[in-house]
Amino acid sequence: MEAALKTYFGYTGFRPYQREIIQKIMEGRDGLVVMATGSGKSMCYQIPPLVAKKTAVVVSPLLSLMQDQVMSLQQRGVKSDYLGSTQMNSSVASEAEKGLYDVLYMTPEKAISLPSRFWSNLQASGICLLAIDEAHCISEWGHDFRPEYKQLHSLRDHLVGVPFVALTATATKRVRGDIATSLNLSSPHIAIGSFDRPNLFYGVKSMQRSMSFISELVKDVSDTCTVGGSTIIYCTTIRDTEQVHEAMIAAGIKANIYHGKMGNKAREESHRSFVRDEVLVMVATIAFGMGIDKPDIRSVIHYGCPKSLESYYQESGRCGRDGLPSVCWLYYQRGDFGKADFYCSEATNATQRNAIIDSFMAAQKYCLLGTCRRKSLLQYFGEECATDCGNCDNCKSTKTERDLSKESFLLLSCIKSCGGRWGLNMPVDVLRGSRVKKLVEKNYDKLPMHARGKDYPPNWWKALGGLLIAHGYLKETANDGYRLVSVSPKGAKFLSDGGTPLFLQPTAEMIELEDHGSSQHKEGDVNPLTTVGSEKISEEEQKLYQMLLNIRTKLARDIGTAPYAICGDQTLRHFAKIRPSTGARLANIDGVNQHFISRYSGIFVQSITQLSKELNLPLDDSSGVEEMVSVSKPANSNLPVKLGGTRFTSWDLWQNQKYSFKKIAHFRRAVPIKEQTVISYILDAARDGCEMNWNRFCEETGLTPEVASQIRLAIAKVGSRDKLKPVKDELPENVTYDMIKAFFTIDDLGMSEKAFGNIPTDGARRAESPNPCSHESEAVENGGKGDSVIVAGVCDSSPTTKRSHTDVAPAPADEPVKKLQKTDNGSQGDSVIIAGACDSSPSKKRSHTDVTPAPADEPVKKLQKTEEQGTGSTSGAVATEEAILELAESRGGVSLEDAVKHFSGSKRESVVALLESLQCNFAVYEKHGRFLVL
Ligand SMILES: Nc1ncnc2c1ncn2[C@@H]1O[C@H](COP(=O)(O)OP(=O)(O)OP(=O)(O)O)[C@@H](O)[C@H]1O
Repeated sequence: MEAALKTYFGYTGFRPYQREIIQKIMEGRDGLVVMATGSGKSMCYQIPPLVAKKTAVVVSPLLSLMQDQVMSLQQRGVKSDYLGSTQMNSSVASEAEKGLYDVLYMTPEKAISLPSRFWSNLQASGICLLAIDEAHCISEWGHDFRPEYKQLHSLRDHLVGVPFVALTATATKRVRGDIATSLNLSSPHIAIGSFDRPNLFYGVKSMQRSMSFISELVKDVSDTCTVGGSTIIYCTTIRDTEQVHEAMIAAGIKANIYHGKMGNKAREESHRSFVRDEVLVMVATIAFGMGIDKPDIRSVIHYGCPKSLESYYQESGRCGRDGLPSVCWLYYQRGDFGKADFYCSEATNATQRNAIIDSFMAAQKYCLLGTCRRKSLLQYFGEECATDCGNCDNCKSTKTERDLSKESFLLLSCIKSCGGRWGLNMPVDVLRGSRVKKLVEKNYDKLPMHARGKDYPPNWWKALGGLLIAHGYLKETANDGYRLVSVSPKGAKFLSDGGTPLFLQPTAEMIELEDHGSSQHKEGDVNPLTTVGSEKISEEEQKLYQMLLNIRTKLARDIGTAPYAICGDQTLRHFAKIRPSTGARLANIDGVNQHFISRYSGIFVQSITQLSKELNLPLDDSSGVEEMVSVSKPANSNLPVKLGGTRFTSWDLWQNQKYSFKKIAHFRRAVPIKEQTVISYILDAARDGCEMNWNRFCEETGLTPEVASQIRLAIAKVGSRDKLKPVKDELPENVTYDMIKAFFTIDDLGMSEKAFGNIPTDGARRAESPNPCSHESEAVENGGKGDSVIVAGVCDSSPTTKRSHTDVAPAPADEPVKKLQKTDNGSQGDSVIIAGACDSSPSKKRSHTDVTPAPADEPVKKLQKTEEQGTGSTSGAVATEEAILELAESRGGVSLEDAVKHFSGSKRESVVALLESLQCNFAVYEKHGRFLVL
């Protein structure tokens, strides 16, 4: 599974839930998957066909969505197409029947109208699953009810024994029940992930629909465009859509329009050019909604209150699907709240009407909220969240007033000097030191306050202007449709008093802009380079990133695809930060897949080399790796997406450099981190499959066999180990949390007996352990004084893959049991235990292009005894690609140093070159300093 993930998608690790869901599908089990937009649901049905080499049929509600997905998959070398009314190629159906596609999309209408012959032929050719995407369309309580979805259960008769998997991002409990019943899901595996999208900023503002407000909107959007970010503006009516669109065009912004009254062709073209970055702004009604698969949308603006919180979540969720910081603003007018009747006209019965009114009221409540918006959104979907998010307008606004007299004085005097004949834009331009033509013509560049306000971005000054209006220091008047701002008598008095202290409560927007420094921030900053994490990329690197974006756009145009289908923004940011000088180095970067390497690596490596030279940036900046990993992680993310840079570094320092916890805590840090944090990082690494010297670890944490046995007893007493505290409370003071955490990890990885010996255990309890992946290990002889080294495989049911508490599905009785086998490496060397990574284990030799999985019912995996004497029994062994592959395979991965040591008959450079060549050919990939076989 991991091999397919890297080969086709370029990713080295699954996101939470993905692995478990895929595993269950492969076992033939029905499924219900409710996970946030952008969390990676598609991957759950795209991987099984690549592993099983059978077709996955995906029912999807929108042709445009299917076309996008097909385009992306084709760019990744996955055979994919769709069946629907706009499919012009008549051979797709017949090819599909023959099982020639990995992933075949179809509309629900098509699915229920295909003849039974089609399905029986496809079943004979091989079909591994039927996925029902956007499954909430099945329910009348969902926000996008589609009657055809209700008929999909009829496919059950044609596809006996084929797992049905329903996927959606938005389903309340009621909707989930409807989906399971309607599709006759049989004992489905239910996975419910968090609805949280930590990289999204949520904000709400009240507005008055007016040309002046639209002008402000235009300015904000144009700022976003200058930094290359895409924006969707959702309007509630076609009239609004047209008005906003016209304003954008009039301001010279390339914007598309999309609504239900446009013809199919015009809509398709509008969608196509937006997806391909030919235009960066889409002004649309919600007809342009569900399933927009563009990962790099930086801003979604709702111009008007949405009809429900479900649709708001879904539409705003189009934003930042690549995990980069992005913003969602909702502008509402109180008048919007009277629109319930308008939405109710869609209802055909009382149930639907009630559902619509309920949903609309929830959306209104969201608009008027004074508390954390994310918390309220999550609560609406049944998810409790203990703390405020810190990443919404309400969380960002502080309740403390501040002395803003200096800034207010500057703005008021500037407005006064400009004669009160302008809105806020002109005086703000003066403060910011602009030299636009109009400003210079008026000689405003000669004013003493010209360029005195550079410390704050334009929108900060505008927000202060709004504040001064609200407090009566400025007054706003309408003149010929223009808003003019002038100093009021109260403001004039303040000026004449010489700016006496003026304490005001800064707005959320001002605080947001201050938090992000003085760069070109704007309302709800949507510039991925200036939002969270931007500090980590230097100015020169930003330039390089921008150049790489342009190269990607050009490439995409040349080959007629969307830029994101070539590779994601995040991947380009990694390129700009690391600046790989060879194809092999580039291949290691997350998001680079085999297709990309074979087609584009040359162009990118060449461009990176040349541009880096021009920008005076060194190549192969390994220090960029750690930083990029943290940059790439969403702010406040609590999802263990994959082992991050700091975790990896901590583990590496501990395991390989033999640093103490204390030394690691201080390593290259002005302010040290806590030792407990270091320990947690190392334990995370162990869970992620990193090699661990448990003997040393237990010694350093003080986790003796006696303590382990005390912990066991405490767990038995508490009856569960879901929480640390109750277990801790049962233990003597000297047993620390670190010891308990270490114990849990060791136990979860099935290493207890190795680490603690045959301590008294209640075997019965262990058999009842909720961990479905039980590891049985045999004693390992630790010959001589060497350390025991255990390489723990990443188990499919690893505890890092958190199960939803609502997942009531039992683990199958025949879950594979992993055995550890004794290995003996002589008297001086280390004992080595290599536990197979459940699926990806190279326990049997496979060709690197063969991504066929181990069968679901794979028997107990045994580990072969490895014989090594001292530091290299194969002294004099000569490195070849095959020999390296064999070595890496037999060890479940090998570091460069180990390979060099092993092949002592070859020069280090030859081993390096061979490894690079293997990487380039995707025979191996590097993860955490180890080369793993694909
Ligand atoms: N394991 C992974 N590692 C890194 N990126 C991933 C992984 N899985 C998915 N992604 C990326 O995350 C993005 C969102 O994935 P995907 O389109 O599957 O989300 P989704 O849950 O189907 O969203 P939606 O409900 O909005 O359709 C894509 O760009 C995808 O390539």
